[in-house]
Amino acid sequence: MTTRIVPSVLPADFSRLGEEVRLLEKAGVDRIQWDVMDGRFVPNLTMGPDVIASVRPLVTLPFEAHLMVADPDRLLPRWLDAGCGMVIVHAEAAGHLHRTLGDIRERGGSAGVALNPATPASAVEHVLDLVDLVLVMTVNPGFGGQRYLPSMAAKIRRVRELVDATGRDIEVEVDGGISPDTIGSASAAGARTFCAGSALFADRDAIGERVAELRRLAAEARR
Ligand SMILES: O=C(CO)[C@@H](O)[C@H](O)COP(=O)(O)O
Ligand SMILES: [Co+2]
Repeated sequence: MTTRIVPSVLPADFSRLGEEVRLLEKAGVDRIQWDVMDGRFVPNLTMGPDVIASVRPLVTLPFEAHLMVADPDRLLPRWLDAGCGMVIVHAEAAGHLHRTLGDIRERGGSAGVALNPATPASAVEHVLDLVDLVLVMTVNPGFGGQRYLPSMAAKIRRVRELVDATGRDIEVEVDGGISPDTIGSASAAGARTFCAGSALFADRDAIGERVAELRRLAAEARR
């Protein structure tokens, strides 16, 4: 199982988004996460599919859309058309999670399901056959730069058990407050994909070094 470092673009300079995604690609990240917020599911607003599509030709890195929206079925094809090979929907938002995940796959995408801190691991139990990734939120969604919730370790462990029992290589991703101080705990609990925003953008001149450091710390902490 590969360690993947996936930057969130939230702390990027949106007036120079093209340069920012190129910088991330040069830094050796594995994928880019687009944090899509609609002002309803979370109290914040970010980007739509046209913004993502505008930078898609500039890099070859895979994109994932982390949809923090109240109605993930609306616009679903648009995220795929914008070049997000992976679309992640929140279990709390999808009225018919099973159908939505199947829909993403039928349209040729990879499907992910995200869990808010208050949502139990069991919420993904009956949809695992339809997912390629489970994202455990380690902060309450809506903003970058929040503090990692160490109490999520038990849920990461449970998701890891559920995923391993399928025998499939479903990614277990964590998102929120990931830094050199916290990545070891998430890795020891069973996460292998790490979304990080503020920790990577803290020093724009050293993103590559920070990516390598996170990768090393995650590997060292593996069970
Ligand atoms: O989805 C979210 C927040 O809602 C995340 O992707 C964060 O934006 C990651 O940023 P840091 O917590 O690493 O600053
Ligand atoms: Co996110």
